[in-house]
Amino acid sequence: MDHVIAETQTAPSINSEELDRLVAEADKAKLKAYAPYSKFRVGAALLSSDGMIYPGANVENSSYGLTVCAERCAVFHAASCGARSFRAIVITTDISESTVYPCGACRQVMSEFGNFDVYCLRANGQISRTTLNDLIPYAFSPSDLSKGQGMAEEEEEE
Ligand SMILES: O=c1ccn([C@H]2C[C@H](O)[C@@H](CO)O2)c(=O)[nH]1
Ligand SMILES: [Zn+2]
Repeated sequence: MDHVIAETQTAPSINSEELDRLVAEADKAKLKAYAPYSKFRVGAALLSSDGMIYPGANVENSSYGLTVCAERCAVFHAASCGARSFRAIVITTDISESTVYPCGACRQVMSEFGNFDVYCLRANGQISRTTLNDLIPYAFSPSDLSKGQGMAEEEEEE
C-alpha cells in the first residue's frame, strides 16, 4: 500500500491483496472499453461486501450523449446482479500525467449505495485513494425522498 496516496483521513477499506486483484480486474476491463469516438478508455472494478468483483468499462455511442462511463457500468452490473453494499472501486485510465477522478454523474450513482473507497489508478501505477463522501459531499440520497413526503401530503390537503 506504499504506493497509494491517501487523499482522505479514513483508514483503507481493503488490504493490499484485495487492491491488487481490483487493479488487475480494472486493467482487464479497460481493455474491453468501447471508446471509438473519444479513444479515452476507462476500466473499473467494484468490490461488493460479499467479496464479489464487478468490472465495468465505458461504452460510447454514435449518439454521443448516450455514452455510459466505466464506473456506472460497474455499478449497474453489480446492482443488476443483486449487490447492494460495496467496499471499494478501482478506476483506471491510460493517463499517467494526472489523476482522473469519476465524473459528477458517476459520483451520484455510486453514492446511492453509501460511502466506500474510490481508488484512482494512473497508467504509471500511482494510486490515489479517496472516498465518495469526499468526492460528493451533500449528495442527493435515498433518505432525501422521504423528507419530501410530508410536503406532498400537505399539497394534497389544499
Ligand atoms: O470518469 C470517467 C470519465 C469519463 N469516462 C468516459 C466517458 C467517455 O466514454 C470517455 C470520454 O469522456 O471517458 C469514464 O468512463 N469515466
Ligand atoms: Zn462518469
